[in-house]
Amino acid sequence: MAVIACENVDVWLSGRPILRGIHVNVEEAEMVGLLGPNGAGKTTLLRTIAGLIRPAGGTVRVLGEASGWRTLRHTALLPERGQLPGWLTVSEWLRYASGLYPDWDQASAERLVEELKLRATVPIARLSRGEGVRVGLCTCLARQCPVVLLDEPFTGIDFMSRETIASAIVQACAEARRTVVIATHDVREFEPLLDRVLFLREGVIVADESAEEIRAQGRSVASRYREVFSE
Ligand SMILES: Nc1ncnc2c1ncn2[C@@H]1O[C@H](COP(=O)(O)OP(=O)(O)OP(=O)(O)O)[C@@H](O)[C@H]1O
Repeated sequence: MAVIACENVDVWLSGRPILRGIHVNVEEAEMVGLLGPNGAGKTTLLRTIAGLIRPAGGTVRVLGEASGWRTLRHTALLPERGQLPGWLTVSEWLRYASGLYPDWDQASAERLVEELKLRATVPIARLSRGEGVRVGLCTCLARQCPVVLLDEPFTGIDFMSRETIASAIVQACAEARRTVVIATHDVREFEPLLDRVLFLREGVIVADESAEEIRAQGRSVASRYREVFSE
């Protein structure tokens, strides 16, 4: 059984079609990149998989269950624009989150605080944008849920820290055989991590390819991206 199964999914927002005929299965432990230009529908697809948007047509299943509030227990979503309570310090927030999520793993949370170099005593409102993204990432990865959806995890992250963050994602997900979908514009940085790439244009998946096969042809995901979107 696919961990994520989208069948012929259509999504309309404000009377406009945003996703059309999305058909995709993601298997256990796959790390999938969701790539496409601004406005292609990446965030909308992640939110639909997470059960936050109800499709106008087709079905989305997570571990066999129709996505919705019930499947939230299986899914950690790093939103593109997170809204964490700015008046709490990072450690206060993480303590609060530990009570919020039954699948919270305190040992992982503590390891991630170190790895992601979080400043535990600083109020969230005083963090930089990149630091805020790291707190969101820590919150997602400290949960032991089988599905992780990351929307632009490198937003505001400086060049040197990207490697640290990518390795935290791999460490938290690979061993536990979690299924990960990452919407990103940072194709080059994620390229070595990805098993598969979905190219999304104007709400349609225009190519669904194995990253290994792309590499076996002597090409990179970044060069394939240029090919697909210049066609
Ligand atoms: N709530 C909404 N109501 C109406 N239209 C929306 C809404 N949210 C998103 N859209 C539209 O849906 C389209 C896809 O947006 P989405 O944010 O999913 O794209 P994206 O690929 O994630 O873009 P980016 O790379 O810029 O983050 C855009 O045209 C956007 O304007």
